Amino acid sequence: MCTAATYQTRGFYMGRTLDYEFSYGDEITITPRNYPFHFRHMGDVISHYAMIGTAHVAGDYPLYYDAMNEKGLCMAGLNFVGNAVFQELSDSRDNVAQFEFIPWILSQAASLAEARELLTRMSLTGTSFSPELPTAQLHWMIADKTGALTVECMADGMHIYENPVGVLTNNPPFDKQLFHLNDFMHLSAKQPENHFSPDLNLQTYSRGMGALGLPGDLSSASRFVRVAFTKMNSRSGDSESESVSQFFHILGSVDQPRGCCEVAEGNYEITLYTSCCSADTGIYYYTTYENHQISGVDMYRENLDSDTLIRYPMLSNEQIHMQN
Ligand SMILES: C[C@H](CCC(=O)NCCS(=O)(=O)O)[C@H]1CC[C@H]2[C@@H]3CC[C@@H]4C[C@H](O)CC[C@]4(C)[C@H]3C[C@H](O)[C@]12C
Repeated sequence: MCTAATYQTRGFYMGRTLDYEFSYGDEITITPRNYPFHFRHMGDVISHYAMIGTAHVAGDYPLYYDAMNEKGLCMAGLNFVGNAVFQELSDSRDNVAQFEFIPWILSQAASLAEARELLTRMSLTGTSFSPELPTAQLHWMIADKTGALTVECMADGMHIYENPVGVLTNNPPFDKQLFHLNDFMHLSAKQPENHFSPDLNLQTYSRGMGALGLPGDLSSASRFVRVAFTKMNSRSGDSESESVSQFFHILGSVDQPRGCCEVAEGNYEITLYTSCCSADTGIYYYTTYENHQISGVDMYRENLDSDTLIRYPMLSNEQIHMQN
C-alpha cells in the first residue's frame, strides 16, 4: 500500500509513503534539463524542466515513483492493482507509456493547468519498460499549489478527477474513496457533545474522543480516511522546517510497522520510505524505515543544465543523536 498527500502552508508540499515488502533499489534521482528523454511513442525531448524524485534507475532511465519539477508541479504513482487498465495506441493522441507518465508531465508542464492540458490529448499505454520490469498497475496524483488531480485508467477509459482532499491511497477507485468520507463527517478534533440522549449523563472521559470511529487499520480505504482527517486538521507554523516536520506527522498517521500487514507467510509490508517534495525550495526530503532522521537533497545544489542523471542512494541507517 502507499499513501500520498499534499500540504499547504506558506509553501506547498507533496509526498508519499511507499509501502511494500521489498525494495526495487530506489534512489533520489535528479534529471537535469538536458538529459535526453527518448519516449517510446513520442520521439525525443532533449531539453525540458529538471525534476527530482525517487526512481529505480534501469539502464540510465529514471523510472520515477514520485517526483517534482523545478516549477513546483508534483506527481506520485501508487498501486491500483486489479483496476488499472491501460489504453490502446491511438493515431490521433499522444501515446505515453505508463512508466513514462511522470517524466512526460513533469518535463513539460509548469503547472497543474498545463498538466490538465497535456492529459486531454494523451493516451496512457500499457507498453512495458522491459520483460524484467513489466507494466505496473498504478494510478496517480498530480498536484501543485493550485490543487490536485487523480488520474485512473480503467476498463472504461481514463478518469481525471479533481482531488479536493489532496490525498491518494490504493483501491477502490478514487470516486468511491471520496464518497466514503461522507460516512465520517461527524468526526472532529474538538471534544464531542452528547447528542446520544439528553436522558443520559454521558462524559468525555478522555481527550481525543471527537475522532472516535476514525479507522485505525492499514487497509487502503481506512488509510484514506485517516490521512485525510489528519491532513485537514493539521496546524503548523509557516516555516520550511515547521511545515516539513508537520508533513511527516501527517504521513506518519498511516505508517506501516513491520509485522502488522502480512502479505505471505512471514513476509510483511512496511513503509520503506516517506518522502516530502518542497515545491518552493526544490528540496526532496525523506525518511526510511530504519532512518527516522529527515534527510534532504536540494536540486538547486546540482548543475541542472547537465545531461546526466544525478543519483543519491537513500541513507538507510538510523542516525541516533547521542547527547552525552
Ligand atoms: C510497488 C510500488 C507500489 C507499492 C504499493 O502500493 N504496494 C501496495 C500493494 S497493494 O496494491 O496495496 O496490495 C510501485 C510504485 C511505483 C512503481 C514503479 C514505477 C516505475 C516502474 C514502472 C514499471 O512499469 C515497473 C517497474 C517500476 C520501477 C515500478 C515498480 C513498482 O511497481 C512501484 C515501485
